[in-house]
Amino acid sequence: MRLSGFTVAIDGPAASGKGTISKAVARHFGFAHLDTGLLYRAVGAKVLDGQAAQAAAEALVPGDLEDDRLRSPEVAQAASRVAAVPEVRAALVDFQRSFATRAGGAVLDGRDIGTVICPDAQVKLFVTAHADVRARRRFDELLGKGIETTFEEVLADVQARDARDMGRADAPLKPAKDAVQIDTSEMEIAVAVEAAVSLIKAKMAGSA
Ligand SMILES: Nc1ncnc2c1ncn2[C@@H]1O[C@H](COP(=O)(O)OP(=O)(O)O)[C@@H](O)[C@H]1O
Ligand SMILES: Nc1ccn([C@@H]2O[C@H](COP(=O)(O)OP(=O)(O)O)[C@@H](O)[C@H]2O)c(=O)n1
Repeated sequence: MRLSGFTVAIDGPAASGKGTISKAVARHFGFAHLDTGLLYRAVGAKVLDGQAAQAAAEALVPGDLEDDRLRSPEVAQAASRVAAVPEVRAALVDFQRSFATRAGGAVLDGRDIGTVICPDAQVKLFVTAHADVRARRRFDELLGKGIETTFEEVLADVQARDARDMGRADAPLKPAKDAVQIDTSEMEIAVAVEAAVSLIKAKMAGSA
């Protein structure tokens, strides 16, 4: 089985479940996992602190991804704004591509992994769910973290980011032509993870 350079690309809109599936897949196969949304969130947080977006992206260091604040709705909005800036995206490409090719296999989740960052990934998934289902899940998650918000605010955040992410000129959110789509609207986490694991096993067997 050829694991060196085996890359799994998982894309999808906000709170679709791509991070949950990615973490489970990484655990199952012993792959390294990169949540690429954190890169854009870290740049967004720096812009909220007054820095220029491109300079912040170019100076990003791994420690910047540790900040608890990155999961807040304000930072999510800032992330999707900086994510539309081509110079910001360009500054983050090399790090993501070198992560993707590390020995032992890698799973990356984001918006443009299968289309732009890793067009040759062995496995591509596009995870979706209805916007109101995604907003409900994210709302529950934020409540659990003690972040004060309303369902309506979370739904508006998710819809605004989806529109911005799909509408931008550079690396818009869309399924790669060869991506397998999973709609998790009415799917339990364990079932979604099993679908991803089965697909990856089939691809591994095919490329052994
Ligand atoms: N299939 C599912 N059913 C129910 N809840 C889910 C499912 N997938 C993910 N979740 C929950 O929804 C929230 C968002 O999932 P997450 O994986 O973080 O999404 P994303 O990475 O796409 O933003 C989390 O609280 C997660 O536990
Ligand atoms: N590969 C990626 C990952 C995230 N992003 C941007 O970063 C924002 C935050 O991404 P995220 O994956 O952390 O967001 P959630 O899906 O977890 O809500 C998104 O709304 C996108 O604008 C991107 O443009 N490209």
